Amino acid sequence: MGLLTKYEYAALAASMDFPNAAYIDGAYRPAVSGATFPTTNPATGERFMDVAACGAADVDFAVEKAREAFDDGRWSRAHPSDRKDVLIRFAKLLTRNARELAVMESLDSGKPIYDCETVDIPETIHCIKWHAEAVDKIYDQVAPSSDDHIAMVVREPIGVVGLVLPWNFPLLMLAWKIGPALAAGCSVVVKPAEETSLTALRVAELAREAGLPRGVLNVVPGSGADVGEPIGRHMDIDMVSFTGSTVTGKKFLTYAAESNAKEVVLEMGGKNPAIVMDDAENLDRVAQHLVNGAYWNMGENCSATSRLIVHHAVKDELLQRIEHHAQQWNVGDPLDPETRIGALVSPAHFEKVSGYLKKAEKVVFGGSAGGGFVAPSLVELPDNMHLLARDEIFGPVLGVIEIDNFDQAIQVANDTDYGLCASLFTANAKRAIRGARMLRAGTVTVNSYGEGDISTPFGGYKQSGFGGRDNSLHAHDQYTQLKTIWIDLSDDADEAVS
Ligand SMILES: NC(=O)C1=CN([C@@H]2O[C@H](COP(=O)(O)OP(=O)(O)OC[C@H]3O[C@@H](n4cnc5c(N)ncnc54)[C@H](O)[C@@H]3O)[C@@H](O)[C@H]2O)C=CC1
Ligand code: BAL
Repeated sequence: MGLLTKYEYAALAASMDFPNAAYIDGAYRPAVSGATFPTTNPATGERFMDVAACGAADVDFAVEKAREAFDDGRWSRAHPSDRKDVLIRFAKLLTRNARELAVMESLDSGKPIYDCETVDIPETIHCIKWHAEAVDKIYDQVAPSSDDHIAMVVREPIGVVGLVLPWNFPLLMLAWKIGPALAAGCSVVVKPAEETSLTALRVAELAREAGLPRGVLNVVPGSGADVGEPIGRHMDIDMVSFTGSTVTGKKFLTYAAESNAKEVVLEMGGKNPAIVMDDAENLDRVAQHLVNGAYWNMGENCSATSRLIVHHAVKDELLQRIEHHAQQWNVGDPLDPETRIGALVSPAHFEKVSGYLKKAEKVVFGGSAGGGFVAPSLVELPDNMHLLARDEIFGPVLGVIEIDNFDQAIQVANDTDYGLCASLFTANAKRAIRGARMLRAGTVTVNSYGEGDISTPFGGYKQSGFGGRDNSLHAHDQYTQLKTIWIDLSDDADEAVS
């Protein structure tokens, strides 16, 4: 499907209906309190929708319905092939509605329509399909035992799951979580970020249309305090999977400890290094990887490259090439398909990112472009202790730290509270392999930037992650639990039975 012109996208946006209520037990419903909150287009500041501001009573209702669905087995005990069929139909409906979802996502989040059309929505669909296709090919195990026993190790869906989502990839993060959770047979209560509720609400309706039984996928919009915390503290939620900041993620450990010791999986922040050694080949290609790593999705990406750790011998040439490529990334109207850098998600986030840029001593290029937009920016840092080398900025800001040798590069790269992703550019195979082993990060890329794909686990070391991984079959571990079943097969047992 080709892209439209910016005028066609604008016309489509103007003609669209947006969901504005919670989706619980197969129907849209206003908040129990009747309250709403405004949702605005971050590129224009225009308020285009008021969405249900849910609270603890709505969470209770959603959990009650999710529990009912889980316990009566309408989904949790459906044959895996039947779950697969429904989820494949769901993926087809997402495909049929891809353009509408792309426009909604772009309007709500400030993301470039180009990214929504070519990455966010296609990857969302692929993710749902991948987990659907996997689920009827996963076998349980029989443990080694004597002839007198059989010991089976079986996977069961964990139960009612709370999914608390960020605003940077509203639909894709939803898919990363509901893909494996629904495939496994769980019932879910989703809390989208308050900045970006729309696509999750629409997708819940599409899942129902695909045949997902009511009560299995519920979406409860609202604030972190009013909806996120009640999910974290709910006594009848078995597990929470969260993506967002490290500060908020840690709160879910407290909530779990102070409620029902629910399982908690956290995918949190990053301060991801890219090391470029003096033997790196093709600096122009390296620069393109770095531009992509640092500036894609406006740097609003937990896996964004935010620290460039570069050998002094190649620094000047590399920075020139980065600037050249960064200049190709147009900043502007997210609905213009030529745009590569849209608006930051909210005025508050724009202020945060601009505030960091003001604290940089040497801005090589870029800076705030005003009106919620920040241009691709590169700042030179005196060392790795500088505030801009420590904090997750979550904007299009790449900090540069110069180093003199490989051991120093690895030491600086690992000197962070985070451990999500890291990249290493070198032509020396020994260095590449040693470096990949020494870097303390969940995903390491060599001579490239990326976070892998649906087939590889994604998650962090240290304060970037806790409790499990998204993506790949390992994601199913989050949403299932193991049961051991021992059966006595001995003659004595036969006699006892007969
Ligand atoms: N790892 C990642 O992918 C993300 C990281 N961030 C980082 O976090 C910073 C702040 O962004 P926020 O949107 O405020 O992130 P956040 O971590 O506070 O929000 C993520 C989700 O948690 C919910 N939440 C917030 N406070 C909560 C609470 N007390 N209890 C339960 N749920 C709560 C939010 O409503 C949202 O759905 C960003 O500047 C960025 O550095 C933000 C979004 C995604
Ligand atoms: N990069 C996908 C995960 C995240 O940013 O939260």
